[in-house]
Amino acid sequence: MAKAITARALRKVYPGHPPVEALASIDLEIQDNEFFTLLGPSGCGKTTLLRLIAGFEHPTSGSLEMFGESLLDSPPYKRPINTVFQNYALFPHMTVAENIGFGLQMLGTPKAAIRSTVAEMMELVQMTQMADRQTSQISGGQQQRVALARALAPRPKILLLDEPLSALDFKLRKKMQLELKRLQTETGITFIFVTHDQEEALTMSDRIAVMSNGAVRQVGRPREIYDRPADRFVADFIGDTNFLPAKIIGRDGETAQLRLPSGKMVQAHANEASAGQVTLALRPEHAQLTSEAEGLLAGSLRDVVYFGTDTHFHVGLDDGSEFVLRQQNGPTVAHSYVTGDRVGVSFPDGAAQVLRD
Ligand SMILES: Nc1ncnc2c1ncn2[C@@H]1O[C@H](COP(=O)(O)OP(=O)(O)OP(=O)(O)O)[C@@H](O)[C@H]1O
Repeated sequence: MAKAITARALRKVYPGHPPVEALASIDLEIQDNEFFTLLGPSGCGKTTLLRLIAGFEHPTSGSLEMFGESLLDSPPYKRPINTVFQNYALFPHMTVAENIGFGLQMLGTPKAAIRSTVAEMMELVQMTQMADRQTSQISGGQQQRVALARALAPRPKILLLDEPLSALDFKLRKKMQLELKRLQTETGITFIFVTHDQEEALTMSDRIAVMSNGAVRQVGRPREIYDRPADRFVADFIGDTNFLPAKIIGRDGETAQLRLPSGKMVQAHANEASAGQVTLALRPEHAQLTSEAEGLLAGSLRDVVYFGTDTHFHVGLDDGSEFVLRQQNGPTVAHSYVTGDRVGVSFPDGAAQVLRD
């Protein structure tokens, strides 16, 4: 089965003094019917990649295929691809229904077909009640839904979404995240979604490509990206991470035996043939606070910070570094350590990940 999108050695340099290499050399495959997210900090090349797929920009070199056929000679309007922009770009003096039908009208679709598709799309985004309202008279979340319906109406094979939720407030954003995922599942259209918000990426995506400096650092399912970050950049960019020095002294497939600076031994996941001195990544919620004697690491408790849903413990390890643990709060959860206590930090075999660099 051909992939929805296949990019090989895709490179984009914007001319100028000096020129900007926005995409270094990207290899990427996006499956049909996938909710695929491009995640990375500002300026890493996410929008550039979307613009190449949409056809608004031409690559400097490399290949770009959709369902096994090159996209490079096809102008944007001939690609069965639609884009939802951050600012929605709705026509304020047109009604909800007119906005949704606009693309179809431009394509010369017969009136009856437009009417039935518009009705179907309004149903899909739950805007049927507001069909005759002007889009200048509806809320931000409703505008977002209309923009989505308008982009979905011509039934593109791929929908590109460039930070479509960033103008919405926190609550509405959460709601729209779920709605977008539902829309993708219901329509079966491949969604390529751009965001710099890691939580948004983790909650909605089938797979995520983490980008930095024009390169793809890791592609994987949200859980893989979170639990098994490939390198320090990914571990640092997504969630909070503790980094620990360790030495690999044995290996059984993807499981490495490591010695910690304390002399204690632990097993961790290692993707590649890393050897010798390495860095381990460990999530704060994957570690437990213990007595000094029971811990794999030892130190003093520096801070206890209450966050409502959980409590963060900052431990000053004996090697001078800081380790953060996170423990979920509950009506029966209590801890007996106070700032200044000697404590241990422990974590189960398999909880930590050996990083690539
Ligand atoms: N038209 C252009 N001309 C020159 N440089 C550009 C142009 N568009 C983007 N760039 C540069 O290319 C790099 C990648 O930009 P891009 O917009 O793809 O990043 P992004 O990850 O989408 O960032 P953001 O999250 O801020 O939108 C940046 O360094 C940017 O300044």
